[in-house]
Amino acid sequence: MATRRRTLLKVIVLGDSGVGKTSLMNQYVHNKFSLQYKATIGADFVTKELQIGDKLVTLQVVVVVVIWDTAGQERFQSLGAAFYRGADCCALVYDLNVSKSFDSLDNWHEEFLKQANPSDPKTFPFIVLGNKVDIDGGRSRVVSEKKAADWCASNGNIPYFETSAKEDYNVDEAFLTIAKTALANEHDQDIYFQGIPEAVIENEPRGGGCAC
Ligand SMILES: Nc1nc2c(ncn2[C@@H]2O[C@H](COP(=O)(O)OP(=O)(O)OP(=O)(O)O)[C@@H](O)[C@H]2O)c(=O)[nH]1
Ligand SMILES: [Mg+2]
Repeated sequence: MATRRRTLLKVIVLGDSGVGKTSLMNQYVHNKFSLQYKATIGADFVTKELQIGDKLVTLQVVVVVVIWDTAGQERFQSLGAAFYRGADCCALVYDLNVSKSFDSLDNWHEEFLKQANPSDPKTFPFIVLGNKVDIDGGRSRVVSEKKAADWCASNGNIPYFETSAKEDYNVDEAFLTIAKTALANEHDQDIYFQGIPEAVIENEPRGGGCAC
């Protein structure tokens, strides 16, 4: 059986509960959207193959669950720092109709860096997605594009996209930027991808989810 050498890129998707992380992932990979809300338990992950220039890459998108503590504060479930390490890019998602989800970006940003502990936190690539831009044709948005862009600019010029998982708006564009950013940052995956060193993957992509 022929094997093809591919580059494996790991992307962690974070953000408050209900902002649309799983929906964005499903829209991108499966071209599917459901209005039914089913909270992620543990983590969702999928992989998608794409060609970037002369490189065939496998983008592994991992959506990490959050849990609510008694004070209604979101925090990481303790999946263990090893789970985040080796990430090549982190996508922070908020719902641009929910102010609190935008305010949480600081926490997610900080928590990711704490958990993933990248070799250079100042240059680690993030991307921000303001999701659900479709709702009420944008009339119910509470976070302006400028406010979001300012946050991104003051946190190291993070690329920013406004998306709709529902209407498949800007989803491909956002994930392509994620993949390109991850590819540019691809570094120590041999060390951190336990069991999948340098991504020698047979045949077609795998996908799936886990409740780990
Ligand atoms: N109108 C609209 N609804 C969306 C969009 N994206 C997600 N939703 C809805 O928002 C709800 C939550 O979406 P999820 O993708 O499950 O959110 P999540 O961030 O994965 O949530 P957790 O797993 O709890 O962290 C679901 O009812 C989705 O149908 C969008 O772009 N537009
Ligand atoms: Mg989810």
